[in-house]
Amino acid sequence: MAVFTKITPSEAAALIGRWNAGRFESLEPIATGIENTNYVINTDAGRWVLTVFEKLTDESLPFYLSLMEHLAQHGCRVASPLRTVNGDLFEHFGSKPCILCGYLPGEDGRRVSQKGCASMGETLARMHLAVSDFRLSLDNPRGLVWWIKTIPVILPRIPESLRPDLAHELQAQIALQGSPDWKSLPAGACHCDLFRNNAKLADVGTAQERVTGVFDFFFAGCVPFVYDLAVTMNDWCSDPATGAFRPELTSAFLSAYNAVRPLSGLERKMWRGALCAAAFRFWVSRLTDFYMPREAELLHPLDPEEFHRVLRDRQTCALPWPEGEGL
Ligand SMILES: Nc1ncnc2c1ncn2[C@@H]1O[C@H](COP(=O)(O)OP(=O)(O)OP(=O)(O)O)[C@@H](O)[C@H]1O
Ligand SMILES: N[C@@H](CCO)C(=O)O
Repeated sequence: MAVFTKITPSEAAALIGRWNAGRFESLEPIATGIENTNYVINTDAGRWVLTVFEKLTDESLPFYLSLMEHLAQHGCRVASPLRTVNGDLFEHFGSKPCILCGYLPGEDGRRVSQKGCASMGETLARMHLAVSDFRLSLDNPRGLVWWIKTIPVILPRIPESLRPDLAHELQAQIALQGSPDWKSLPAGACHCDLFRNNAKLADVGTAQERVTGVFDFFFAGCVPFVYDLAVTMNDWCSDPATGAFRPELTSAFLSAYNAVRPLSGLERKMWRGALCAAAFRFWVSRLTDFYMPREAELLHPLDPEEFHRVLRDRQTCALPWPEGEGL
């Protein structure tokens, strides 16, 4: 249960008046989620999601919220904050910032299929194309700089058997991400955490299965597009038991992505490095949350070993094109 901020119906009715979102009817807390408080709000104009930010501040929000709005304005299927009656991207409940987004219909993407992966691949490619004229910038909050700072802190706390793999991949990533090839990759503002539980899908299990929208942009940052693609595919297309890719899912995802935004030769050449970087990011963050938990994560520790398995697979797995092909 993750409703950190309690809002009564009369408080919600007053708050909703800050947007042109219709007359308040009811609110329902959303139990999932560990970072923020979310409520479904029903009004006579429709269904909305109110998010109250528990940690993010007024200063940090404009990048994420402007990115969501920009993507929506460019026709991407994303949750987007409704502007307030004053034209602002966010409001406050007490001292905490909050936003109101349209409610995305459908179910979360826990059940994966070729159709769902193809729809996510197409959606992601459109998002990558749409940010070519997005001007705000933010470094990846869970990238190389964060690994270099965090790994020495967690190293003494994790099982000894994991330390060599962690140290080895950190060195490999320092070399990779310092290389001219990595620095030349096409890059832009990306979601960076587009797991299945951050997307809604409609008509699941039918020929019409499709992504209705993606949300939770609060780990977004500016990264190579191929890294964001790797983050997304490592979750959507893997067998969680082994960490290996499921070939029917990867080929559906990649074909749909390539049909909208064909990967360049350099991106293909860097694909294994991007897959390892993406796996490493979640292995390190889950190790950190597991062995140095903050209060909220104590309730929902995510299994770090899942991404250790994904990383080991990606270091040697077959690629969809000859190794090193590119340029
Ligand atoms: N625009 C939306 N439309 C429909 N449902 C939404 C929307 N935004 C969020 N939700 C629902 O709220 C839940 C929690 O949202 P979200 O993942 O953003 O929370 P969070 O606290 O940031 O969680 P976490 O950090 O654990 O991913 C989602 O699982 C989803 O079911
Ligand atoms: N998607 C992340 C959690 C939220 O960033 C993970 O599965 O580790």
